[in-house]
Amino acid sequence: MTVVALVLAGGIGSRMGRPKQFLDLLGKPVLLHTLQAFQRAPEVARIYAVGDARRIELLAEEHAIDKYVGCAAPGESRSHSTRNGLDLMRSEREGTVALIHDGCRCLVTPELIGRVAGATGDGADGVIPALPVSDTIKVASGESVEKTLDRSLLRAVQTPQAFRMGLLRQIFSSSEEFLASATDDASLVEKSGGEVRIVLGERTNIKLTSPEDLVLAEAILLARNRKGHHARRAAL
Ligand SMILES: Nc1ccn([C@@H]2O[C@H](COP(=O)(O)OP(=O)(O)OP(=O)(O)O)[C@@H](O)[C@H]2O)c(=O)n1
Ligand SMILES: C[C@](O)(CO)[C@H](O)COP(=O)(O)O
Repeated sequence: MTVVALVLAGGIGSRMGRPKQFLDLLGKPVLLHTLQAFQRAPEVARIYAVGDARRIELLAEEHAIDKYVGCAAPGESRSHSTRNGLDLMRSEREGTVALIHDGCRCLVTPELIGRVAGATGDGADGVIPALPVSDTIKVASGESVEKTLDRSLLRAVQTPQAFRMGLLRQIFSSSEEFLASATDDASLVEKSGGEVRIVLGERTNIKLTSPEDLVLAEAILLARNRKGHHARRAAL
């Protein structure tokens, strides 16, 4: 089974107050952290991206991301960017598995990428990482609470999300309106009647959305670096 990655980095970062894909995170652009995780994941054969082609190509070249193939232009919404990415991936076979990932989930690990890729052979139409939610979630109408949802049924969904190229091509040829209705790729598969399976996500696989997330991401990376440092010393 061939597995390829599609990294979406074409957003404008309105909640962050600036585009976030090239912000510095502990000395490296956010997107480089992401690309390096896919470069290190042995399951991934090729990496495609969506975003600023010139800057992403340079990043890949300067940092030996040799799985990098090319970059498509951003679309109006996340789903439109996915569609543009799929157009670029036209030489991939129908049976190839595409891992679609938010470029701004830059703390994704090769282990999580492997877990998602590894679950794709089990017969479902899609595989997504997710976590049980730890807050109580309520449905609100303005400032009034309408109801409280049963938390045991809820999952917070992450990326990468895995699907076969053939299915993605079918679904992403749907109307503009249908594409615009989704905040992730799996929901389009669900709405089309497909079965989507869940594997365990990672608490540290956060999405950089607002400025506070940068502080959290930096703390996670520092903790990882410290752990790596101790492991290297122990191995001596
Ligand atoms: N038209 C878009 C919108 C989003 N994305 C990408 O999809 C991921 C998740 O989107 P989000 O966190 O919403 O990023 P932004 O769209 O940049 O942020 P905002 O919604 O706050 O404007 C990001 O890596 C973003 O770059 C994209 O490629 N094309
Ligand atoms: C795809 C996603 O990261 C899953 O949690 C999320 O839906 C992206 O949402 P956003 O509105 O583009 O931030």
